[in-house]
Amino acid sequence: MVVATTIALYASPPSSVCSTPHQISCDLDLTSRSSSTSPSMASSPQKPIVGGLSSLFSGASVKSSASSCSYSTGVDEFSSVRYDRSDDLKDLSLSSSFCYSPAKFVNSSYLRRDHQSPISVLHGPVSCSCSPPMRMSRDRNLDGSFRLGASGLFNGFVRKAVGSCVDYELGSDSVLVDELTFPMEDGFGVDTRKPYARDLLRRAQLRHKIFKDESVIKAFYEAEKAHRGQMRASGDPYLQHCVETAMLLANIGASSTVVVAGLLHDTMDDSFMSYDYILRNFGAGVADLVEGVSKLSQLSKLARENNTACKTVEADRLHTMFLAMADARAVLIKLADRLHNMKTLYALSPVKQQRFAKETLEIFAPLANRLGISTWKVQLENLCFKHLYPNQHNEMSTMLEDSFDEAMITSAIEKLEQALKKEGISFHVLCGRHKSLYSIYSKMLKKKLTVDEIHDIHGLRLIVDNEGDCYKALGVVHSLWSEVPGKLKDYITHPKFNGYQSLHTVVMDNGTVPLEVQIRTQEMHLQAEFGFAAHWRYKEGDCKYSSFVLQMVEWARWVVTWHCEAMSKDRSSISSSDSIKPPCKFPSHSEDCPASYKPNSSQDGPVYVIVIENDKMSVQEFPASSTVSDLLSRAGPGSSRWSMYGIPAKEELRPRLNQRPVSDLKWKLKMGDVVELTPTIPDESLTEYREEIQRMYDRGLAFSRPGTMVGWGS
Ligand SMILES: Nc1nc2c(ncn2[C@@H]2O[C@H](COP(=O)(O)OP(=O)(O)OP(=O)(O)O)[C@@H](O)[C@H]2O)c(=O)[nH]1
Ligand SMILES: Nc1ncnc2c1ncn2[C@@H]1O[C@H](COP(=O)(O)OP(=O)(O)OP(=O)(O)O)[C@@H](O)[C@H]1O
Repeated sequence: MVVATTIALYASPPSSVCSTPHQISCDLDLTSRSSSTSPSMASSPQKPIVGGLSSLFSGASVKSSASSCSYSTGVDEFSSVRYDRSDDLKDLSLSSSFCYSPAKFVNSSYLRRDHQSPISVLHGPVSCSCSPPMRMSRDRNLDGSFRLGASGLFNGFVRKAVGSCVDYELGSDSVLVDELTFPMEDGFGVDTRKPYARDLLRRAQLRHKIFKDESVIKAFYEAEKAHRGQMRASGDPYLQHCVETAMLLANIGASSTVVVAGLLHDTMDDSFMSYDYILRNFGAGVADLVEGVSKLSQLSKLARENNTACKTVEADRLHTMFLAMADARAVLIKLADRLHNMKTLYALSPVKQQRFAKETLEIFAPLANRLGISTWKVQLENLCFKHLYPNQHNEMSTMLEDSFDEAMITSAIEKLEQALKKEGISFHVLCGRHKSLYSIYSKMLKKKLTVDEIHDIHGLRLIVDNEGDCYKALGVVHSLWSEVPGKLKDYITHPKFNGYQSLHTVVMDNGTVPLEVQIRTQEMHLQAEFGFAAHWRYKEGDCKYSSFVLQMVEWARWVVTWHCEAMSKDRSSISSSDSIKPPCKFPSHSEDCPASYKPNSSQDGPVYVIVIENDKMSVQEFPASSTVSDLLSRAGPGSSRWSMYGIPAKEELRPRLNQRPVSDLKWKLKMGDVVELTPTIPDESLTEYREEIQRMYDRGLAFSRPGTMVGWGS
């Protein structure tokens, strides 16, 4: 039997995006549970939580560790990027984005700065290690750090079928400087007088081999041309944002099509470049993606300006709509774009900072969660937390800075691995994480706990072959560390209502630091990640999702997963005895596949439409096959389209669909359509028009019935 360890490879921490490479981290999480062993689970809030923390903090926090801030910036590969590095460091140390991993250009620490490998798109410890079927080899670097075991459960099961669908090769994406061959003086027409462009490309190529792909280099040059002369609010050349966005995508292993679209993502909105131009030069795949991102950006702007997502129900519809209306990969690009914007938010006015942070917390962090990209979710949440609740953020940072102990996590992994080996218990994945700052904060508020009562700040997850091994491994865990009484939960014998199965225990490391250990089989893990007990649903709480939403999220995760390189890792090591296989061969699902939803092809799913009227935007749900006429007839007395005098005003309004007048009211509504109810009078804003109508009524009624204010009682 092969005993192996896979250490989760995480996406880079905040700072890595710009210059500092990734850090690889082991995402351990010790979940401290409520004392009850009842199956009711906590769920983290989706909405920002406001509240004082002081009362929640009690003196002693978990053991501090000198290594908690062992991240070091070192030479900044992107020194031209100006952003608050110290904040990033803080965020970094306080998030779960440390990964123990491979990395080739590293010093002797397992915390590396310059890891170039893409990270599993399936986030954190969970994702990273979710690759099943394969026997994982535990590899260490010469320096003693852990090497990416390559697989997570899902990873493996997808990899099996991914074949040549993924156009990016893992493991070879870090390249030596002298290998670089980028044609700066070729026919692409880049302005070689711009040394920053040359530097940007070189740095990107140093980090990811994908930036040496012909199509990616071509896209880089096109982006350079398109944004030449444009500057960001930070004073940086605009191109830098495009490259950072593309690098984030490369980090999670996106294919070259996605990276190319990432480089061009702003060209349609902010430059001369048209859809047709992109189509001609890069093909329909890229052009559609860029157009999809552009549409998402417009909707996001609308929602932000109208504060639409502050209502939970509308936020929910927006999440769903975003995933359903565009190719899920466009959402991925939009998320990368937003993550970089959040990292450079300091350059905007305080009002804008707040608006962006609020929208990010309401819309984009949940989207990252739904897509299973935990590393982005964590970074987005922590950045929002810092901007929206600076006092609480500082308080938490100060309190927890010394509490995150990655060294403790690695040594716990080693200890457990050795003990399992000794007992002859094979396993597929052994990984760990520490809980993010925002997740701890949310949990404290939600469950009214002090920081001392959070027992899952450090956590391990072990994935074994079968149920019997789960219990055997639990015995091993309890023989290594002392068990915290009342914290053992057997969700295998007593699954949760949603089907979630796992063994949970909390033990004390060195007698002082609580460590949560979760033990499950591969099948249980897939259920916990992708099934009804999926982590995103658990975190979103008690929402009642229609099967449409669930299938749609499944589909989006599926698409994103398949298009990310993580799955192509170590293809050669795929074992023929893989026990978990993808339901169908990518890219199509079979008829009866549970994940067979395809955006816009569903006949029975609802349609979410943006309706703008009276300067207000709402996200409304309509049954499939509804028409513009259905939308109009939904209005009735009480609707804003009726004047306060009870006179229907809607006849005066003419609907516009996606900025074009609607001539046929039987036109079917589609997911993500924007319907404006605009006045027919040209050259008048809606507000002015309404005021005019109002004045007209006021005058008319006042003349006819002097002294009487209709509609105002009496
Ligand atoms: N995917 C998934 N994970 C779950 C679910 N329920 C629990 N978990 C995981 O298990 C951890 C601990 O769950 P429990 O042992 O039930 O703990 P609790 O009593 O709800 O609360 P805490 O101890 O405060 O976390 C959570 O932090 C999750 O990581 C679920 O339904 N789905
Ligand atoms: N003990 C653990 N070991 C490894 N990974 C874990 C562990 N517990 C949770 N995770 C993973 O860590 C990521 C972040 O989870 P997070 O800490 O925000 O929430 P949670 O611990 O799962 O739930 P809650 O906050 O309700 O306790 C998720 O991908 C989750 O699956």
